[in-house]
Parts: sequence; C-alpha cells; structure tokens
Amino acid sequence: MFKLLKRLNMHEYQMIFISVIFIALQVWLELKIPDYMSVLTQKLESSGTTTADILAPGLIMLFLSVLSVIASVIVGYFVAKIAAGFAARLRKDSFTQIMNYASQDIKQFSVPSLLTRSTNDITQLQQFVAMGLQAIIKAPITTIWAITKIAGKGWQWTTATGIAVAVLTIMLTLMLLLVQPKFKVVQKLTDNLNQITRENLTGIKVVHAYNAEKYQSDKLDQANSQLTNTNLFAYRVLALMNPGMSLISSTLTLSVYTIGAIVINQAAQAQRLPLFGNMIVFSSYAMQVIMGFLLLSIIFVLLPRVTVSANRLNEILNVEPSIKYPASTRNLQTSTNQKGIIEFKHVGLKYKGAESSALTNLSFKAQQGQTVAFIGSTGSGKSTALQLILRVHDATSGEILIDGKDIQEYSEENLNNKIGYIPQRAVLFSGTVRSNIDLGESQNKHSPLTDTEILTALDIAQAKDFVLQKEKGLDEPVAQHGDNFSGGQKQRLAITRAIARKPEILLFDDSFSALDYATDRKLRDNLAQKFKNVTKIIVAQRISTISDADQIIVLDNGKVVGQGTHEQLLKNNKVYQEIAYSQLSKEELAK
Ligand SMILES: Nc1ncnc2c1ncn2[C@@H]1O[C@H](COP(=O)(O)OP(=O)(O)OP(=O)(O)O)[C@@H](O)[C@H]1O
Repeated sequence: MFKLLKRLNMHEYQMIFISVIFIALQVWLELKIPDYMSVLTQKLESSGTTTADILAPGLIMLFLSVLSVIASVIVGYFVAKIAAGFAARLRKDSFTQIMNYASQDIKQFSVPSLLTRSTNDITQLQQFVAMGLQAIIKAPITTIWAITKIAGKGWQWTTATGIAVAVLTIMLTLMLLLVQPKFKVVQKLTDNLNQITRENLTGIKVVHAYNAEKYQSDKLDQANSQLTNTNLFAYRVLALMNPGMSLISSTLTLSVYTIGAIVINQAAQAQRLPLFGNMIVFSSYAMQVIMGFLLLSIIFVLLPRVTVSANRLNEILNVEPSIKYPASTRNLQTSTNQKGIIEFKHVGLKYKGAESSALTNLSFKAQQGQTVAFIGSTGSGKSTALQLILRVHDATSGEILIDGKDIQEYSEENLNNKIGYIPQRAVLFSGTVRSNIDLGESQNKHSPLTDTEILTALDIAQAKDFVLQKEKGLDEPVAQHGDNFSGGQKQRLAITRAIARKPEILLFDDSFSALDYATDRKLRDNLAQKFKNVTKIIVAQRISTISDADQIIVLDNGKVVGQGTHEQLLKNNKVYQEIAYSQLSKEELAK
C-alpha cells in the first residue's frame, strides 16, 4: 500500500496537507462543543438563569456545529479529488506497464487476472482513499485529543473508557484476522469468475452449437457460489462490527452515568453540581473517543480488501518485462547498405517449463527482397521461428541478425518500424477501416496515412473492392474483433495494415490460409511486383503459396529437415515430397 502511495504527486500531497488542517479544525470544533454543554448544564442547574443566559452558549454551539459541517464538506471535496486522480494514475500506470509486457509476462498472470487487477482492484484502492483517508487522519486526532480532554476528570470514568477501548481493539483485531485471508481468496475467485465469463462470451457460438449452455452455466455456478460464500463469510463477520461498536459505546455511556451517580451520591452537596457537569462533559468526550474508534473501524472494513488489491496491483507494476530493449538505436551502425537482411545463426528456443526445444539449430540468411518460407506439420515450430524476429520470445541459443546487427541491439520502436507482421489470426480493433489500417501511424509519424496510401495498400492486398463496396468506404465501422467482416476480409485488412507502412521486412504467419487460391495467387503476385525490395518470411501450409520462395525451410518437431528451393526439395526431400503430394497431383507439381 505504501509503495503505491508513493505514486501520489506533489499536488495531491498538498491537498492531503490542506485536508489534515481542515480535519484538525473540524475535530477542534467538535471537541469545543462539550465545553459549552458543561456551561449550559451548570447554568440550568443554577437558580436565576434566564433564557438569554442559555441562548448565548447555545448559539455558539450551533455556530461551531455549522463551521464543523463546512470543514467536513471541504475535506470531502479534496479527498474525492485525491482519490479520483490517484485511481486514474494507477489505471494509466498499469496499462502502460502491461503494454510493455512480453507474452510470457502476460501468461504469468493470465488476461482475466490482469483485467480484474487493473479495474476492480484499482476501484478498491480508490474507495479506500476516498473513505479511508479521512478516517486515517481523523481517527487518531479525535481519539488523542478527546483523551487529553478527559484525563484527570475522574479515574473511575477514565478506567471505564480504557476498558471499552481495550475491548474495541480486541474486537477489531479479531475481525481483521478472520477477514483478511478471506479477501485474498475473494480477489482470486473474482479472477476465476472473470475468466469463465470471458471464455463463455468469446466462445458463445461454440457453446450454442454444442448445446453446452448447461455445462457452461454449471461452471459459472460453481465459481459464483464459491465467491458468494467467501464474500458472505467476510461480510457476516464485518456485519458484527456495527452492533459490537453500539454495544460497547452504550455500555460505556451507561457505565459513565452509573459511576457518576455513585460518585455524586457520595460527594458533599457543594461538589455535586460541578461533578454533574463533569459527568456530562466526560460522557461527550468518551463518545468522541469511541467515535475515533468508529472511524478506525471504517479503515478496518476497507483495509483487508485494499491490502490484497494493493499487493495485486504492485505485482503487476513491479514486473520487469522479460524482453528488454535498449532505449535508443540512433547510433547503431549496420554493416550493410541493404535493408531487411535477416540472418539466423544456429538459433534454438526452449519455452519456459517445456520439456523439449520448440526449435533447434535453425540457420538461414534472407537477403533484401528475398522470400524465405517455412513449412511443416502443426506444432513443428514455424510460428515460433517467425515470432523470434519480432522478439515475442528471445532465442535461448544462437543469434538473430537484422542488417548484420543482433536484434537485441535495436530499440523496440526501430525494430518494429522495420517489420510488418501479419499474425495467424487477424486482429482488428473497434473503430473504422481507416483507423485499423492507420493504427497509430498518426501518432508515430505525426501524420496519418493518406487516403492514397491506404487505397494503394488495399489494392495490393486485394481488399479495395470489398472496402469500397461498403456504404462508408474507408470510414466503414469495424466492430470489436472485426466481427462484421469475414475471416478472409479480416486477413486482407491485416495484410493492408502491414504493407501500408512500407516496412523493410514482411512476416506472414499463415496469413494466406483464409484466402481462396485465386486471391492468394493475385496477392502474392502483387507483393512480388510492388514489394520487390522487401524481405518476406512466410509461414504456410499450402505448397502453392510458397513454391516460388527463394528458400524453403522444412521443419519437423522443431528441427530443420530440409532447406532449399521448391524444385530441390521436391527432388530430394521426403518430408517435403509427402506434403507436396498430399496437396497437389504430380501433374500440377510438374508445371
Ligand atoms: N507460448 C508458448 N509456450 C509454450 N509452448 C509453446 C508456446 N507457443 C508454442 N509452443 C509449443 O511450441 C511448439 C511449436 O509451436 P508453433 O506455434 O511454433 O508451431 P507451428 O508450426 O506454427 O504450428 P501451427 O502450424 O499449428 O501453427 C508446439 O509444440 C507448441 O505447443
């Protein structure tokens, strides 16, 4: 929690300071009121008191109360501002931090957990600051100030107050001990519920198609009832707090009056009136002490949950992204004038926790403008090889060079500016066709892609026709995940996005699989003509997609089992021959 509070800025600290002053003023005003009550009591008990005598202290009490209300409104305003600003900063910080995560860092937490942490957990913290900050400041000031006021006013009363405070402390500590572990579980169960809901919503079509509604809702019921039961236990314990506090404060009041009755009874006649006044004042101050503890109880209600949330948030804020980039590559000297040369030297990768390597001893060199293709059975390591160029993972052995320099020497921005990547499953964001193709170019290059650039790219990617047929053309809305476009259309838009940036390297991760053969052919012809100088790395399942590549690498179980051109491999590589003959007839292959 304290670690997070360091994220408060100077302006917020100033507002906290102002709040402390106003809270102290408020407490002073509240503690001043019993003094006038004592005056009033004594006047009422004395003979010859007129209405005017009572009116003056009465009006002062009213005035003090009004001032106290004003002070509390001011404090409320500042505290709400601090809480909202603090929560907004935490949201931004966690978003920025997560943006820097490598995919294995995201996996470490899971997406649903990251979502709960950066929304629900931050809301807990915001509530704590909004409600708890006042209580944290006010409770000790009220308690200590009220205790100094009652000190020396009668040891019997002080002892009774001391016992009440001790009982309260024990009660609050016990509750905290019972509830704290439960809230840890609650946040984990919230992650779980979030995961099931998310999975269900993303896979809703499959759930319907397989009549799996009951299966899914049973899963949800289980997670839901676990969460409900844990929450119920925690809140039932906390529900005891209010009646407990009332019982203690009422017993204290009763004790103060009982003790007072005995003491006054035993005192001499002349002492009785001042003792009575003392008792009234004492009981007011004793209530203030209890009020201080009541405020503390607010913290006790919020604290167990908020410490769990703070720890969970700290965990995501403190993760060092596992892929590190140098800050700048401005002075990076490449050994060649050519652009887009990729070289793998004995590259291997073993995923964390995996038993065997996903990729072993992969070596190849792609010159500027060349096409290198990967083919192989599923799980053979094709996507892994491609993702190594993007630094989704870092190779565990060997090295990868781009234009003669180790990729780890490039800054993230420079590396990504060189590459246009089209993933296996096209990713579209809600917005418009234009915003999906531009995707941040406006911010990166300080000028958005022009319509001509976008239309040219759409044309090359065989996407122009269907986009222009849409009612709003480039401004046609794109739903979340691009759900209002077909698989092949999404794929072509993703290709457009990559090529519109005119990168030096294009990485296609099975990006042609959603296209029909004719479109696939036209698109590749366009790329060959218009992106002659761009190096292309293609992962594909279809032989026809890669047959004109300069170099084809055949992977099997992470190992290179063939490397050469289509003709060479067809002549002497068994694995390649098997793939080729399973897709095309001998006549087609002979063409
Ligand atoms: N993030 C990951 N963590 C652990 N293992 C992984 C991860 N990604 C892939 N693998 C494993 O590495 C191996 C290679 O996977 P990869 O995705 O590179 O295969 P692929 O040839 O592209 O397969 P496909 O054609 O089905 O896409 C597989 O056995 C896979 O289970």
